Amino acid sequence: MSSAGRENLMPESILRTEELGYSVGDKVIVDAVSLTVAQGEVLCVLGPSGSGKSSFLRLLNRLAEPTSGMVYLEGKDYRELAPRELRRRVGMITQQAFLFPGRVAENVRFGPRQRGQEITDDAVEECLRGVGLSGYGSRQGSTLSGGEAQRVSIARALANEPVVLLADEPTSALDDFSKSGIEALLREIVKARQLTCVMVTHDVAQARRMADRVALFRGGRVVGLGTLAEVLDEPAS
Ligand SMILES: Nc1ncnc2c1ncn2[C@@H]1O[C@H](COP(=O)(O)OP(=O)(O)OP(=O)(O)O)[C@@H](O)[C@H]1O
Repeated sequence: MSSAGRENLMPESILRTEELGYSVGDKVIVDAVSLTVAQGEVLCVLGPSGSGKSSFLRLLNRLAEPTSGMVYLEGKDYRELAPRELRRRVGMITQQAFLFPGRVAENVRFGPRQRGQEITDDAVEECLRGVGLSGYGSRQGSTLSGGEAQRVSIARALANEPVVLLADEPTSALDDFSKSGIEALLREIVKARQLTCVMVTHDVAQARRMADRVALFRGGRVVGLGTLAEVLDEPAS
């Protein structure tokens, strides 16, 4: 097959970084990272504490500003987008859900409302059903368990109809039961909606359950990229 023909069979690359770097003073925190993430793919960013995983993730929606290199979203320099529009397209969930005070439905409505769109009660309920929280719209956010709150934060991100979902250790504050529920939900959502997901974890077992591919970070650099087995140099089973 010609290389052009082969390229046509490749899933579309939605997110691409080119020599992406982040330094503070003399300290290089993210060092010339080049990688692509395809539509429908879960890429786990794995590595020891302090290896630059979260900093890398924060560069992908400009929560931190790159000091070198480029990020392309759907083929375009992401700086061409206003930060608010960028963060709509590149949703993020974090370790702690950080719900806004008030009802669950208000949390789900937040993103669209910022753009002047009021979503209907039915649309809110559909978002909540998608994360396993049917009927939760009128609950106060403060009364939810950690796992439920994390589901609301996922629904809140999805209400913005993102193309990329960033997740920074989204289960590290949860017990094992909630953790496996959130892992399954995230994978299901990414596959069903054909999102592009970059998820930071320091947990190899979680990467094994979640990742299509893994980027192994050390000292701010990618030192391995591929399936987990390839990156860990495991024998083929
Ligand atoms: N704004 C900053 N100024 C100075 N140093 C920073 C800054 N942000 C991050 N660092 C340092 O850069 C390194 C990488 O931090 P980062 O949080 O990205 O690592 P991580 O791999 O996500 O770690 P963990 O798994 O512990 O969350 C750390 O040594 C951190 O202290």
